[in-house]
Amino acid sequence: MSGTSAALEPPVGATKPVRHPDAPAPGELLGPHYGECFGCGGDQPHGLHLAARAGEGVSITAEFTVRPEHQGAPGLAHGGVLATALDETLGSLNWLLRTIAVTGRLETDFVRPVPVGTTLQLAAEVTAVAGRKIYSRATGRIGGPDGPVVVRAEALFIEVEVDHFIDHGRKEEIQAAMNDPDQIRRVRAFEVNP
Ligand SMILES: CCCCCCCC/C=C\CCCCCCCC(=O)SCCNC(=O)CCNC(=O)[C@H](O)C(C)(C)COP(=O)(O)OP(=O)(O)OC[C@H]1O[C@@H](n2cnc3c(N)ncnc32)[C@H](O)[C@@H]1OP(=O)(O)O
Repeated sequence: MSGTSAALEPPVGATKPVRHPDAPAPGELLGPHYGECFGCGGDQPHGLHLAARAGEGVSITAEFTVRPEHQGAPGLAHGGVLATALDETLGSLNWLLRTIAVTGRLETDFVRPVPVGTTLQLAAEVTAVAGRKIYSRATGRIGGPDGPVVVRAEALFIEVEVDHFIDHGRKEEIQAAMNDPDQIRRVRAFEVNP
C-alpha cells in the first residue's frame, strides 16, 4: 500500500524548481555537507557514508551500502536507517537549488526487505517549490539503477537561514564548525549568492 498525505501536495501556485546556475555539474560528486553528518559525513564511523552525485535538472543520484551496524532484523537493514538514506538523498537536492533547508515531513514506503551488503541506488528530484517549501520525492533500488524499487519517499523540506543551526545546535559542535574553513566553504556552497 502507498499514498501521500495532503501535507505533501504542493499548493496551488507552487512552481517548478529552478536549478541554480552555479549548481554542481551533472555527474559531479557532491561530498558531505558536514563531516560528522550521520548520513554523509566521512568522519562519522557508524554513519551511512552516503555518496550523492548531481543529476540533470534538480535531481540527484546516491549510493549507500548497508553494513552490519545498520541491521534491524538479522541480516536486514533497519527501516530507520533506510529512511535516513532517503532523507539524506532528498536533503542533497538543496545543493542544486543552493538553498539551506531541513526536513519538515518525510513519508516512506518500505516495499521490500534490504539485506546487509546490498548497495542501495537512490534517485531523487524536487517536484515543486512554494515560498520556503520544497517538495521532493525519492526511490531506492537494489541490484543496480534499474533493479526493483525497495523504498520510496516523499518529503517537504523547509528553507532556513544558517542561524537555524547556530541558534539550535550544541555550542561545542557549532563552535568547531565555525572554526573549520572547509565547513564555512560548504555552507557557502549551499547559499544563493546575493
Ligand atoms: C557555520 C555554522 C555551521 C552550520 C553548518 C550547517 C550546515 C548545514 C547545511 C545543510 C544542512 C542540511 C541538513 C540535511 C540533513 C538531512 C535532512 C535532515 O534530517 S534535517 C533535520 C531534521 N529536521 C529538523 O530538525 C527540522 C525541525 N523543524 C523545525 O526546525 C521547524 O519546524 C521548521 C524550520 C521546519 C519550520 O519552522 P518555521 O517556524 O521556520 O516555519 P513554519 O511557519 O512552521 O513552516 C513554514 C511552512 O512550512 C509548513 N510546514 C512546516 N513543517 C511542516 C510539516 N511537518 N508538515 C507540513 N507542512 C509543514 C508550514 O505549515 C508553513 O507553511 P505555510 O508557509 O504557512 O504555507
